[in-house]
Amino acid sequence: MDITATDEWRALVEHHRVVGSAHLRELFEGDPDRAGRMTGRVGDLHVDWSRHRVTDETMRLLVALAERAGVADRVAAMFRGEHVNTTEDRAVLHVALRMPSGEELVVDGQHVVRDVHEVLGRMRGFAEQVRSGEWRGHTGRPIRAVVNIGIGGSDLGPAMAYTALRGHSDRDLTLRFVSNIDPTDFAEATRDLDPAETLFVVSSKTFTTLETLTNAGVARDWLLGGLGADDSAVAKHFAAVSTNTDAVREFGIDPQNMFEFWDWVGGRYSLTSAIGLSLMVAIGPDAYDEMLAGCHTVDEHVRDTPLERNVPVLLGLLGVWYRNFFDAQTHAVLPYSQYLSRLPAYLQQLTMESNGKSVGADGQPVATATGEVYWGEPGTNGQHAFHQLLHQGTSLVPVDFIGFGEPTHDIGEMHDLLMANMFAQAAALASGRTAEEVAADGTPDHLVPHKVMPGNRPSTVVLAPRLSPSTLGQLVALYEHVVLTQGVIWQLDSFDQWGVELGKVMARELAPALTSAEPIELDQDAATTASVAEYRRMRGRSA
Ligand SMILES: O=P(O)(O)OC[C@H]1O[C@H](O)[C@H](O)[C@@H](O)[C@@H]1O
Repeated sequence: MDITATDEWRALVEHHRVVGSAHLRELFEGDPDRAGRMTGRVGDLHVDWSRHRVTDETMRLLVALAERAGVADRVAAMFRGEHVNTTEDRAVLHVALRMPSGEELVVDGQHVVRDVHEVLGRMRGFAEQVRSGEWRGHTGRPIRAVVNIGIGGSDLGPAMAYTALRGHSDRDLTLRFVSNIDPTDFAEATRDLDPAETLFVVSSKTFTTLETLTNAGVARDWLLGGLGADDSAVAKHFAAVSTNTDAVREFGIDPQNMFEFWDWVGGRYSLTSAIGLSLMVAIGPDAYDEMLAGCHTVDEHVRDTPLERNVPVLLGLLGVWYRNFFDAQTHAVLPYSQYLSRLPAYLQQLTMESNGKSVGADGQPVATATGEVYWGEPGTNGQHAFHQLLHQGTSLVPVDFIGFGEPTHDIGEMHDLLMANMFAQAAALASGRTAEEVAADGTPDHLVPHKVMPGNRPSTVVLAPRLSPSTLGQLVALYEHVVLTQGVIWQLDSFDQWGVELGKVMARELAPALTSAEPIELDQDAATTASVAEYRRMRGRSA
């Protein structure tokens, strides 16, 4: 189906002509009740979309588009375990990772929920052993540091969640993350660690990823070298999280220390699979369970709520509204929480690897723009850096503000000041400041145009009572389902990522040309050949 040829799409094009030119000031003046009405609740999250350039009619038309595109059917198909990842012919069941143990879901002959809870039980036992000091390293000392080695979805989720939930973590345990093949990452993460007290968790869905396997090999050498031990020490200092048992065994990690997940969990959707193992060690199994329950709350909401009240669906549709009808290229996520500093990076993979595509699930070129560029930083820091462009730049950037009622650390009035800034930013973006208002302050004429704030810049405000494992899980699931909604509208397979493959293959091909001590003949394009030659000169290798 060409979505742009549907009546629903055409109605939105028409509607955009009218609403697209209205200012948010007018929309609020003409309809002051919108502030209370254009809100929704999902779990503990209070979501306010009143500062969007929409009317009730816009939302009705967007929901009609979602109906036409089949969002509800796709959500249901995903929950049933149908192979909605069509190019890889796989089910997409991250929602099953959060289902309570009593639930029954059999997909492709596998008792999915039963298997999930079997692994969760093993993870719990492992995490408790490490946290209590019962788990001993090769020399008999307890583990004091856990290093997660993984990249992409095998890094960003647990790293983001650990940063977010540090306030809930065991402060006597150090948790570090190594992802990059840049050797500085490993060197910095381990420089002050004692091998006798260090445990590595090698996390990789495929267990073939160059960066992760290289870092894992370096970690093994670091460990054995530091302990002066042979391979027998590996079992007490390495665990693995993967779908690939054979490769884990081949690496030398005891399959007893392997925690499994399945091909129906996409890498960027894998935080709540065994990929969360290092996080569970840090925050403990009970807090981890709370995070899963938080996700499940939102999963149930997306599955059971009619589209017109379905919060993740509505937020996904608002993204479509700006991407396709206002030609917005980017989407800023601005958590007013230092603990959420890694959330934008996490969401970059979730959203951009899922929906950054120009071919539809049917193999045909897409009919619309797709994939918003997600970016962001915590507030208030961003205010003193890039908010200038948000307020006065020529690009329209829809913003998600995320804030909390209660602080994790209550110090004087700091949290109130933080939140005052968040509300002020949302208000300033929406209303702006007219030339008359600026001039009325006594601003000299020549400065008036510089101080005018156009306003009419849309934002969503998400408020949660506090940053807890549960509300973090709710935020994660909220965005997962935003991505799903948009992928259905754009007719994409949001669960594959073929676009990352070519660069990997080329890097493998190029590597020998960089490392070879002998002169080399490069069969590459002129620019690559020149870059490699320059690099080899810097490394003192002959051209
Ligand atoms: O978990 P792994 O198999 O090691 O994969 C790690 C990452 O690498 C790939 O390049 C994919 O683009 C990501 O989706 C994935 O999360």
